Amino acid sequence: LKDALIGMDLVIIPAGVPHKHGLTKDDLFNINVGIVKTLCEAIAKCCPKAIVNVLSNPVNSTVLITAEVFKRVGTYDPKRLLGVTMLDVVRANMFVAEVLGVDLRYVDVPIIGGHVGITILPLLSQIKPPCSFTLKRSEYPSSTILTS
Ligand SMILES: NC(=O)C1=CN([C@@H]2O[C@H](COP(=O)(O)OP(=O)(O)OC[C@H]3O[C@@H](n4cnc5c(N)ncnc54)[C@H](O)[C@@H]3O)[C@@H](O)[C@H]2O)C=CC1
Ligand SMILES: O=C([O-])CC(=O)C(=O)O
Repeated sequence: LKDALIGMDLVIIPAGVPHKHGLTKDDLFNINVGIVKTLCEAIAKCCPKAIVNVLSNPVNSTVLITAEVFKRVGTYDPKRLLGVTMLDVVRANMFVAEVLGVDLRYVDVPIIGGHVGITILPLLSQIKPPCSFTLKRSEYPSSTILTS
């Protein structure tokens, strides 16, 4: 690990277990947080100035934990830490484009919250282009965004 990190300007962390392994949300969280924490402790020692890009899920939590690891050792720089959160947005854009029957490229669905089940909050009222759903029509994008 040390050899892989020394001298690096950018570290991308995709290590971890994905959702599909029949694990509970807690399992996913505990395993991935442990992996990311170990990697970040090594980054803090070997390449403390590197930009760190975290993919491991749930990314909204793993990025915060990474920040805490760096704060503890005094290398935290918010400008050098980021996570990839576009996945839920890309999926939501696709589902909504399907329901509206419009070109995916012109749809933007803001998502806030987390990355697991009901913690994912698609802001259907803020969609671009502006649109309105009946309750029934909103069921498909909402439930599909949460479970996909
Ligand atoms: N933020 C995003 O947009 C995305 C995030 N992910 C997340 O990325 C993670 C990996 O997903 P996949 O690539 O589909 O899984 P995968 O099982 O195909 O790959 C995981 C990799 O992590 C490695 N790994 C496991 N434990 C490790 C450790 N302790 N130290 C170093 N490497 C280790 C494995 O050897 C494997 O190469 C998951 O948490 C998944 O949810 C996946 C896709 C998109
Ligand atoms: O876990 C994975 O394979 C990637 C991911 O985050 C998702 O599909 O929601």
